[in-house]
Amino acid sequence: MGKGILERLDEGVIIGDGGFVVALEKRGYVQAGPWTPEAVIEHPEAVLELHREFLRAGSDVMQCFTFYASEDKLTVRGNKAGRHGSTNINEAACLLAREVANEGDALIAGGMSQTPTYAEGGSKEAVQEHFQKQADAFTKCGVDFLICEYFEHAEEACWAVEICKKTGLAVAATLCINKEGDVDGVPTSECAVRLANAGADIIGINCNFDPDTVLAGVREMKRGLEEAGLKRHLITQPLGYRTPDANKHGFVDIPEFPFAMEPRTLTRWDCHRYAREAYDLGVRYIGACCGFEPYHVRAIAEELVTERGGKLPLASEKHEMWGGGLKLHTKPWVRARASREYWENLRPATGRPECPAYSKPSSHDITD
Ligand SMILES: N[C@@H](CCSCCCCC(=O)O)C(=O)O
Ligand SMILES: [Zn+2]
Repeated sequence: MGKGILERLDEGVIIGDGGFVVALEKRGYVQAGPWTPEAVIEHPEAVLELHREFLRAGSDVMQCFTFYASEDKLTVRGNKAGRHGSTNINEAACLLAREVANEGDALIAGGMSQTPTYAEGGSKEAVQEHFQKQADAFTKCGVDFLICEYFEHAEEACWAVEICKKTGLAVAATLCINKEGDVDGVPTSECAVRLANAGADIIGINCNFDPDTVLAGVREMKRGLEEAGLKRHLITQPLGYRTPDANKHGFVDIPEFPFAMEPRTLTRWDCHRYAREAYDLGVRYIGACCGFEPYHVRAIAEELVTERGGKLPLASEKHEMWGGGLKLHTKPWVRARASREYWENLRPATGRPECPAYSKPSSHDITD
């Protein structure tokens, strides 16, 4: 039996994988809007390929593609994904993740997220019934640990953590909030304490915000945990887009979401900085979410190569550190760019002189 997630985190740094729904939507296997993971049944080869690309890029965890795979989410507003059944989707996702994890030394995590039942004011019992159904599938499939991710209400996340804790597996919990707090006004530092008290072993933030914003939020979580005398591992899985203009709902409120986010895409060099700042903050589960592609995750692995025992990921075979491969280019001025100094200090233009640097995010309050 290999080392579990908590043992690996005690010993060093874990690199997460990236955002599946956005990456597979771009490839034509996920519908933007519902963002449900029926591709695990309808296009398993596409899911396997993306898992493989993240494994090659250095991911130590294959998140089972079970995001938004609660029965209510799969059927809400006439979503046809429900015809496959929540259990079938969750179990199929676990098998695909395990197949690829076994091609390396990766762990697999069963994931669950916020539900329409909670958004519509459902009872704790009704909401936890959905979480239980997913947890049962993960237990049956023998996942290595569980991730409760993308919650904007700390209360619902705690309900998910409570269900997951009963499996006996390690539980990670990430809210999609910034340093201001959750959507009910619970301070971010307090959210972390509540998640810890609900049983979460690994606590942090995923999605909705860029690395700088996520790190500022996790800094608040770290402060809250320390003041409460609670020792927990920290996790960050930010967006692969820059969102300094986002307000409390993050990229969902930005007018460019979801089909014109490209100008905000992080460079691989932004990811070097993110990885280093996360590591220096004490984060040991350094992952990624929507907008992160495998080459971004490779940059995290390359930045932390020393901390990870000097081993580069397979995908670095064709990518010398800091663009060293450009030394083979035909043009001398391109060869001159084969350096850390050049890429670390470049301020890339967007090529869109008519476009603003910031948008005017909408500010709604309800999710239904
Ligand atoms: N682990 C998941 C995280 C997805 S976060 C998705 C945000 C969707 C926002 C929305 O509902 O519009 C993944 O890899 O896709
Ligand atoms: Zn995301």
